Amino acid sequence: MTNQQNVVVLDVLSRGVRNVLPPSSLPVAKSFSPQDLKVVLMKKFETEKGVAKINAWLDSMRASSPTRIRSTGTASVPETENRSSWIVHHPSALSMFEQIVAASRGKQIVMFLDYDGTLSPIVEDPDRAFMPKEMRATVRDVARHFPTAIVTGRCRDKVYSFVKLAGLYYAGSHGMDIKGPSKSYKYKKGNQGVLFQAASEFLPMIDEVYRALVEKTKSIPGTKVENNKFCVSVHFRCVDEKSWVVLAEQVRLVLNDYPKLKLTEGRKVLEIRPTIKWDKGRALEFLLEALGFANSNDVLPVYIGDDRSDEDAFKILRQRNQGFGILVSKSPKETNASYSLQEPSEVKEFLRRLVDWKKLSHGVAKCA
Ligand SMILES: O=P(O)(O)OC[C@H]1O[C@H](O[C@H]2O[C@H](CO)[C@@H](O)[C@H](O)[C@H]2O)[C@H](O)[C@@H](O)[C@@H]1O
Repeated sequence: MTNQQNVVVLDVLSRGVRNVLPPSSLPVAKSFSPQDLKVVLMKKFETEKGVAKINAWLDSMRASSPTRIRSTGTASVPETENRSSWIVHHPSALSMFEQIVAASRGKQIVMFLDYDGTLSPIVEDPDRAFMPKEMRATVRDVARHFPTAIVTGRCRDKVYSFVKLAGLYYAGSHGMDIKGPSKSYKYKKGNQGVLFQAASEFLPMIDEVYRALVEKTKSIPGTKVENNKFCVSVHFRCVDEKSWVVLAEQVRLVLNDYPKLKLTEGRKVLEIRPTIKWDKGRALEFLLEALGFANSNDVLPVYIGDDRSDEDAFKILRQRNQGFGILVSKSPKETNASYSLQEPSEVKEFLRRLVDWKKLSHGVAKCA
C-alpha cells in the first residue's frame, strides 16, 4: 500500500469506514483494491472487538464478585431494604442451622470449603492470606467428623501451606488439581491419595503466559501476577483505578496469542484458565464420586464460598437438588446459593456448631 493509503487506513480505523469513504467512492479500485478494503474492515472489526472486550472487563472489574445486586439504579431503595429482601431468599445459615442439620438425617454430610474470603479474610497481599489459628482448629475438627475438601482457585501446594491439615481433600487451581488426604478416611476404604489433574497438558502454556504477564504488567504499580499452576491470577486490588484500562489492555494483548485460554474474574483479580469444561462444580462432582456417593441419595454436600467461581459449585448442587450452597457475603449478590453467612467469622461459628451438633448426636446415639 502507498503512504496515502496508509493514512486512509488509519483514518478508517479511527473513524469508521463509512465516514471516510462515501458509497460512491468505494469502487475507486485503482489505488484501493477490494482486498485492501477487506483487510481494513477486518482490522476495524478486530479493534472494535478488542475495545468492546476491554470495556466489558472494566465493567466487571468495577463490580464485586459475584455480581452485586444494584438498588434499581436510584437512591430510592436503601441498601438495608435491599439486604432485607435478599436475605428472605438467602437466609443466614446460622439462623437456619436446625433445618440444615435436619435435612442431613440419614445422610452423610460432605463439606466443601473455599479458601480466600471463606476461611481467611481478604487481605491486600495474597501471599499473606493466613488462616487464623482458631479457624484451623475448627476445620480440623470438621474434617474429623465429615469428609472435607478445600476447593480453591489457588495452587494446591500454596493453599496447603496455609491450611496445613493432612486429613482433607484439596482441589487447587479451580478444581483442576485434586489430591486426597494423606491419612485415610475411616468410612470409605481405598480412596486415599486420589489425584486428578484435568489440565496437565496446559502446564507449559500456563507457565509461558505467567511469564508474559509478569513482563507486560511490570510497569503498572500494584499489579501482582500469581502462578496458580493450572491458572494464573492477575491481581489489581492495589492498582490505581485509572490504570485498570492499561492493565486490561496488556492482559488482552497477551491472551490474544492463546486462544485456548479464557479469562474469568474474581475479587479484584483477573483469572486466566484453560478453556476446558472443568470448574469447582465439576470438582465437587468428582469428589463426591471419589467418596463413593456418585448416584447416591445418602449424601448431603454443603459448599461454602464467597467468590464468583464458587457459583459453579452452587449451580451443580441446585441442579442435583442435593445439599446446600452457602454464600459468604455482607451485601446482596446474584447467587445460586441457598443460604448466606456474612464473613469468615460466621463461617467459623457455623462449622463449630456443626461439629458440636455431630458430637452431641453421636453421644445420644451411643446412649440410646
Ligand atoms: O477460590 P479461592 O480460594 O477464593 O481463591 C480465589 C483467589 O483468591 C486469592 O485472591 C483473593 O484473595 C487475596 C487474599 O485475601 C486478595 O488479595 C485478592 O484480591 C482476592 O482476589 C488468590 O490470591 C487468587 O490466586 C485466587 O484465584
